Amino acid sequence: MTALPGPLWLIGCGNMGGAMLERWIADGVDPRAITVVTRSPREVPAGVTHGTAIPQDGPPAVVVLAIKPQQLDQVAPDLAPHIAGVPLLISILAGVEEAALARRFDAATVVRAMPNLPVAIGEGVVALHSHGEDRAARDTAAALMAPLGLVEWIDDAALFDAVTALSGCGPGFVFRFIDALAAAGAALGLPADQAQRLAIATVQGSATMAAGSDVSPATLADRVASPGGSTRQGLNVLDEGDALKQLLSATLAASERRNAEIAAAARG
Ligand SMILES: NC(=O)C1=CN([C@@H]2O[C@H](COP(=O)(O)OP(=O)(O)OC[C@H]3O[C@@H](n4cnc5c(N)ncnc54)[C@H](O)[C@@H]3O)[C@@H](O)[C@H]2O)C=CC1
Ligand SMILES: O=C(O)[C@@H]1CCC=N1
Repeated sequence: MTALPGPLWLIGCGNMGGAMLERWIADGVDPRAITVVTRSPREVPAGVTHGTAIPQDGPPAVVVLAIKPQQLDQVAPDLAPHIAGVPLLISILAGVEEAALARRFDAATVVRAMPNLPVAIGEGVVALHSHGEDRAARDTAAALMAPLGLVEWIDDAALFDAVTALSGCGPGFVFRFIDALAAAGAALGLPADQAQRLAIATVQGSATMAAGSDVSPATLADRVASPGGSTRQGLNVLDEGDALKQLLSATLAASERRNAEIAAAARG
């Protein structure tokens, strides 16, 4: 169970902020320590304080910024005076750099965090980056993220947009893949709902197996494909001209580029 170092304000609680909050509460974080601020009212777990105005009793011990990058300059002028001196500011905003945050907020330590949607069930990924050298603040950030899934520090800030593309955006690509796998099964004549169940279970089982295996996913793929069998025929389609690798390289590159554009906009 995660123990908070004091009050935590969650600024923005949509798809991602809501997923993190859901998991924290499930993990036993004291809901009375959390205050959620959103643009319009929304339901929050029992015991969590919620409002649409910035609380007047700041600064809290931790602020988690979970608005969209495009909303930063609407929120910052109102929020900044109320959190001046906050020990730890964690931002999950894609693209927005630590320096851009430090320019808008007076926080002792700024940590960038890049979660992904499966954090809601404790099976997400959270990448962390900070130039801050306060060990206690860094440990607090990591401890707060621990119940959400795999937590990894990224030392090189220049790689944060790439991480965002891979694991932050990644669930979107995987969900799309599952949908396409199901649609392809349905196109072969399977009932659509059954094809979807089979596709989800296939991806779930394969991911669990890959996670527990001592060989690489590439080797596992070869173990499914017996020589002259039907998997090999299918893999030949994915492998022709590195079709799947090329497609995913282009996919991640497009996301990384967009993160860089968002970063440039937030630099001002
Ligand atoms: N959705 C995802 O899978 C991921 C999102 N992120 C990051 O999380 C952040 C939020 O994304 P989503 O949750 O998808 O967006 P969302 O649109 O679902 O949520 C945005 C939240 O910000 C609140 N908000 C907007 N203006 C506000 C204001 N003036 N004052 C207070 N609250 C305000 C909204 O009420 C809402 O609760 C983004 O910066 C995104 O880059 C990061 C990783 C994954
Ligand atoms: O696409 C977005 O805006 C966010 C950033 C990472 C995943 N979703």
